[in-house]
Parts: sequence; structure tokens; C-alpha cells
Amino acid sequence: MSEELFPPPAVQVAAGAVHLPRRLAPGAQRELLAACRRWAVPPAGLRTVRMPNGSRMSVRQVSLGRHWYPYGYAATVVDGGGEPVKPFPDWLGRWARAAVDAAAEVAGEPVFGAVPCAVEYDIALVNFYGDGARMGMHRDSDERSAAPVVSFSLGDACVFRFGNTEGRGRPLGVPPDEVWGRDVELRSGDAFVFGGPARLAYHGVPRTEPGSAPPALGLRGRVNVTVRAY
Ligand SMILES: O=C(O)CCC(=O)C(=O)O
Ligand SMILES: [Fe+2]
Repeated sequence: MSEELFPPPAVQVAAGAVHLPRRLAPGAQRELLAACRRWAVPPAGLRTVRMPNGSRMSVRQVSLGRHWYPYGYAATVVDGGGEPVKPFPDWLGRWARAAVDAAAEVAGEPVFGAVPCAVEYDIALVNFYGDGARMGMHRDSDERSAAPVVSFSLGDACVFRFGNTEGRGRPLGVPPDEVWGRDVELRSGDAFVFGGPARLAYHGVPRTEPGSAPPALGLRGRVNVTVRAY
């Protein structure tokens, strides 16, 4: 990936959904990646998620704070070895609140609630995308809290598709060859905040761009950390 002089500006892609390009400086990216590598180690480390229909997610995952399984949260790895989930670190909550404040400034209206953000973030899902991994359109709807979700991306770029709250499919009347929803390129260091009217919007990752990670990061593939309040 070529070095850029300036990142693109932050943009609200839909009401309540804000892309913050290169939110994390290279040092913060390395710090988060080092933490992800520690979290990936057993017990309660990186795992392949089995869906209720027997299929497996192509993305491998680690939970912090509470263990996510399809479809709920538990204190232990209930669909694996039963170990207690790793704790959610306070610093990650601070990073998330700061990103919400930055997003609120871009939105220009109080779509995310109190400013400064006072959400007590307590869970995170860490997703590892190898070459060819993807994530289907879904909503993050297993949390009881309506607090905004904050995602941080590391490594390979990806296409992040942000749809609407109505359904995961192509809306009626949109021809099959037409892009629907908003496709946003998420690159290493980017944050994406979705809350308020966008909190329950469908979203997914149709593809990553293997080999596009910044060489200095030393990561093959893509890592995404979504910070949430339970
Ligand atoms: O990888 C991403 O950018 C999105 C991840 C996601 O949607 C999720 O973990 O629920
Ligand atoms: Fe999600």
C-alpha cells in the first residue's frame, strides 16, 4: 500500500454511521495487534465459530468480557471448552469512547447520546480474516445495550458493506448488478462507529484485499475489533 500524505476525511455514511479513516496511528495499531495476539492464545483463545445450521464461519474469533456464540453472550466458552472468557481491558473502552466523540463531531448532531461519551464498554469481539474470509450481512443484535458499536481495523483492507435496518437482502427494486447499501473501504487503523438510528443496521464484509496491509505492521490478513456494551 502506498504511503499517503493525508488520510481521507471522516464521513457519515448513513445517519448514525461514521467512518473515521486512520483513526489509529501506526504505534496504536501495533499495540492493538500485540494485544490481539495475546488474546488469541488459549485458553479461551482464537476459535472457529460453528453456526446453528452446522456451517462454520470463515472468520476466526476471540471474545473479551463476555463470550459471543450464535446467538447470545455467556461468561464462559459455552460452545467450546467451557473456559472463562478473557477480561475486557479498560483502555479499549477509553479508545472506543474517544472514537464515539470523534464520530459525534462528524455527525454534528447528538446521534450517539451524551457528549462526552460515558458508555461503559465491557465486551469486544476480535475477528481474524485470513485470505478469502468474509462475513455475511447481519445485525449486531445480541447486546441489551443500545450504545454505539465501535470497530477498529488492522492489516488488510476490506470492503465493509453497510446496509439498512430493514433486511439483509437486496432491497426490492434494486437490480442484481447494482451495488446497494454503502460500500466503504476499511483500511488498517480505521474506526467505524454505528449507533443511534444505525445501531441495528445490517452490515458485513464481502471481501478483504489480501496483501494490502501496511508492511511495517507485520500482519498477514485482517483483524477487526468491535467494541460493544452488553
Ligand atoms: O470485520 C468487520 O469489519 C465487521 C465485524 C462485524 O460486523 C462483527 O464482528 O459483528
Ligand atoms: Fe457486526
